Parts: sequence; structure tokens; C-alpha cells
Amino acid sequence: MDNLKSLLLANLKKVHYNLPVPRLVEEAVARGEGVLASNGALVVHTGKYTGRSPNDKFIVDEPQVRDEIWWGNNKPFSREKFDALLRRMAAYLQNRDVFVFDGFVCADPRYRIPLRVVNEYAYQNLFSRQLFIRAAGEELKGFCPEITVISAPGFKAQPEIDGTNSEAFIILSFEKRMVLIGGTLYSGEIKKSVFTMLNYIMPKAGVLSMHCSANMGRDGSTALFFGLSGTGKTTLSADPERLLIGDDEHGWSDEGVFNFEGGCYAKCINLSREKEPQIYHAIRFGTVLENVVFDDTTREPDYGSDAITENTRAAYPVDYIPGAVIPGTGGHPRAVIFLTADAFGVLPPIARLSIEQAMYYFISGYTSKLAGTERGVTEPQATFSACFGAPFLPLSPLVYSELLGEKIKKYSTEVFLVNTGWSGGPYGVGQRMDLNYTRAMVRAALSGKLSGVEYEEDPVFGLMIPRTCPGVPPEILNPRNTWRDKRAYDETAMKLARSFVENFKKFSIDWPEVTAAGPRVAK
Ligand SMILES: Nc1ncnc2c1ncn2[C@@H]1O[C@H](COP(=O)(O)OP(=O)(O)O)[C@@H](O)[C@H]1O
Ligand SMILES: C=C(OP(=O)(O)O)C(=O)O
Ligand SMILES: [Mn+2]
Repeated sequence: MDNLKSLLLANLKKVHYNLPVPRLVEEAVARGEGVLASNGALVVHTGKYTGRSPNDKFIVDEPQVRDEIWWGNNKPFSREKFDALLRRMAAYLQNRDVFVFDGFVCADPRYRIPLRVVNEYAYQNLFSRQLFIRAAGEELKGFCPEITVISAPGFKAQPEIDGTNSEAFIILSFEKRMVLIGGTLYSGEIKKSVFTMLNYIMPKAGVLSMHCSANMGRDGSTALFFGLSGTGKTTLSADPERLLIGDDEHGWSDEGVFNFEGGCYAKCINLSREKEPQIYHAIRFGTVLENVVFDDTTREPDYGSDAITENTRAAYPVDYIPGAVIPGTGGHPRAVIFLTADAFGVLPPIARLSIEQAMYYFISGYTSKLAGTERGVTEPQATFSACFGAPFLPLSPLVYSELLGEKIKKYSTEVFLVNTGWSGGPYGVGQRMDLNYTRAMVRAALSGKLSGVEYEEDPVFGLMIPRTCPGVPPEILNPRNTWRDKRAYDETAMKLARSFVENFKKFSIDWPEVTAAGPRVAK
């Protein structure tokens, strides 16, 4: 553990190195970080921060990276402040125990990167162990981390001294390949900051990094599901009829797709055994349950309760899902699905996209932020989140969209847009799309059952909507039919179309067909 000193971490009390799952659970319980639920999972409460805190995230402004960073989307932090903050964190950690996870990210051995996570909390080290890729056998011989995360939630920054926005901070240095996290116990920050790091590193290796889940049919054909938090990546990729590759972050190289991670981070609000059996059964010993309410006497989790937050979470290794593909790699995707949670309820539940439309909708990234996933978001909030993952993009969306465009062309990948948001009216009036219908539509799309059917074109969005789909009542396929007040539908659709056009002006794209593939609004 000598190289912890190179991180300035010295005079530590005890370094718990790569403890196995049961030891981490014991440590977490003994330290009062959490308790066991009746299903064996470790339940923890993360306090004030129960979702990501985008205002507290920064990228170090370093000469090597300065000109590449999409500063319109990221906030700069000075090098000096970064070094000073690391020294202050190191001082804080003196005479404290730390937990170290050494493992990897990127399931394809060609792209694998050694990762180290240093945690103040045993439970966050368990989270890291379950979420990233665990080393097997001799793989740690001569281990030298290329990405390092230090998470000390008990260290609260002082903005006047540290230059942070608040007591919480997530600061990424691409030159040092380091992430500093403090003040917040929400584990999502750990995984999403590593994702941000990979979104910087991967395109340089010619790999498209993607905020998507991935699964595989029994015939080996793979599918990707892009979507911002809460739109259904984890839920829809866990399908008993298909094999899970990963639920959140993947790379697409010249060889195919691969999971960045080795675990899943599922939302568990209103989780039911009937609707989401695979996720339900993955919650067991070794799983971390964040902010789930439980009965004091029986320790039964109450997934229906949002008393702490709507963003309740379960973290478990991919192999807790039956039939998961390990290592998490697959061939070039046959189909790509863009998940959008449309809070206006005007986009169709499923539509087929041309290449130009795929580019347009990918760059636009229209969807909603759902309650609880980010601090301050308490109801669905319409947003344009480029590449369906703007909070995690250090580089211009055009870098990722150009790579996607090349790949879907080269591999003749089919692209669909799926609205997992509202139907029959906007949020507050309509209903969230029935999960069983969404599943039926996704299965139809992935099994080619939407190839032979008749389509109609949406007059505003130009989207091709199937008139029929196995397992789905045809009257819900065209969203206008589901609104009682057709005029309200037309007005809302036009309003959304205009905001698409307005948003797209931000990007200068020298592919006129892409701009033309957007909604048609009257001048
Ligand atoms: N039609 C639907 N499609 C997908 N998810 C739905 C749908 N209706 C409700 N949900 C719920 O929305 C949430 C989707 O979250 P999740 O799959 O974790 O999203 P992500 O992985 O993209 O962050 C789950 O709680 C799921 O039960
Ligand atoms: C963990 C998060 O994302 P996702 O819901 O996409 O897993 C998050 O946004 O904090
Ligand atoms: Mn997810």
C-alpha cells in the first residue's frame, strides 16, 4: 500500500485492503453505517444528499485539457485549489481507517483500466466492490491504478477556503486521472464520476462511451438502451428473456460493446416482485440498499415508501441477475433504443428513427429529470440532456454523436425512440406509460416484429409510429389518441417542437440532413 503515500495519504490508522464482501458488511454494521434488512442486504441512509449534486461537481482546468473541455456544461476548478483540497483531505484522513478497492473498469481486456477507490466508509467500499470490476486470481499482481477516486464523505469542504460551491464536492482531474469526493454520502457520485472520467478517456481510444444499458438475445444479438437517470435503462435491460450485459455505462469499440462496470445500481421505488422480478431477487446479502425505508421490527424493506427520497437504490454485482454475460461484452448492437421520459406526454411510446433522426434525437437528448435523481428536482422536469447524459460529458456532444453516427451506419443498427414517460396527458394529468406495454414494445422492436407492420408519420415530429405492436393496444400507439383534449395535445406538441428547434441552435452541425430531421414548426 506504499503508493497511497503518493496520494499524500499518510499516517492512516488502518488500511483495509480489498476486503471481501462479508468483511465489508461486518465492518459497515460494526461502525454503525448501516443494518441488515430481512433479505440480507445492507441498508444505509445517506443523510442530506440522496441524489447527485451537479452544482458541486467541477473539472480541474489544466493546460493539457483546457481546450478540449465542453465548458458550457462543466465548471472549472483551479489546479492549486485541487492540490490544496487533496492536502486537506489527507489531513482529515490521518489517524482514520480507510478502505481500498483495487479492481478495474472496462470489461473488454483490450480496454481494461486499473481503478483504485479509497473510501472513508466501509459501506461505500462495498458499493465500489459491487459496482466496478473485481479482480480474479493473479490479476492484481503489480497493480498500478490508472484512475484513483478518494471519497471522504465526512470531510466537509469550506467554500471560502476550498473554492467549492458547498460542503459537498466532486472534483475531477483528467491530468492526474483522479477524483476527489467529499461532503456527500450518495454513492452514485462515485460511479458517475468514474463514468465522466471514461467519457474523457474512451473517445481518444476510438471508443464511443455511452450512458446506456446493454443486453443480449439468446441468438447473441445485442441491444443498447440510452437514457438519462430514471428513464428505464436498468429496468428494461433486466429482462428474463434476454441476457444482461450491463445496466448503465458501456463502450462501443471496433470490436463490439463492453460494460464499463461490474455491477448495477437500480432504483427501487415501488419495486415489485411481479413487475421487476430480477431486480427484486438481486436484493440480498452483499447488496447495498440506499435510503430504503424498512420496518424497525421485521426489517422488511418498504419499497413503496419515499419518506427518505424517491431515489432509493440497490447496488449489486451483475452476476446477481440470472444469466448475466460475464465478462460484459457483446457484438455490435443490432438495435439501439433511446429512452425518453416525456413529461409532456406528446411523444409516441415507440417510433422508428432514420439515421438522421437518430443523430438529431441523440444530440438533443430530450427527456425529463425525474424526482430525486438530482438535488432540488422534486417532479419531472423537461430537459435537453445531450447524448442522454449531459451531466457526465466532459467533451462536446458532437464528439460522441459523430462516433455514434459512424457506428450505426457501419453496422446498420436500427434505432428506436421509446417514451417511458407520460401518456394521455402531461405529468399531473396523464399516466406514466405502463411498464408492461413498454416491455412489450421493446421486445417487439428487438425481435424484428416491428419491421413488417404499417407505420404512420407524426405530422409535427416526423417520427414513424407503428400502427400495431404485439401485446400493446393499438389506440395507445399514437399519443394524440390518448388525450381527451386534442387541441391541448396539438398545442403542447407544437410547444415541445419549438423548444427542440430552439435547443438545437446551440449546435453547429455540418450535416444539413440532421438539422432537417428535427420537428417541423410553422415559422
Ligand atoms: N414504462 C416504463 N418504462 C420504464 N420504467 C418505468 C416505466 N414506468 C415506470 N417505470 C419505473 O421508472 C423507473 C426507471 O428507473 P431505472 O430503470 O432505474 O432508470 P435508469 O436505469 O435509466 O436510471 C423504475 O423505477 C421503473 O419501475
Ligand atoms: C446513478 C445515477 O444514474 P442512473 O439512474 O442513470 O443509474 C444518477 O444519475 O445518480
Ligand atoms: Mn440505472
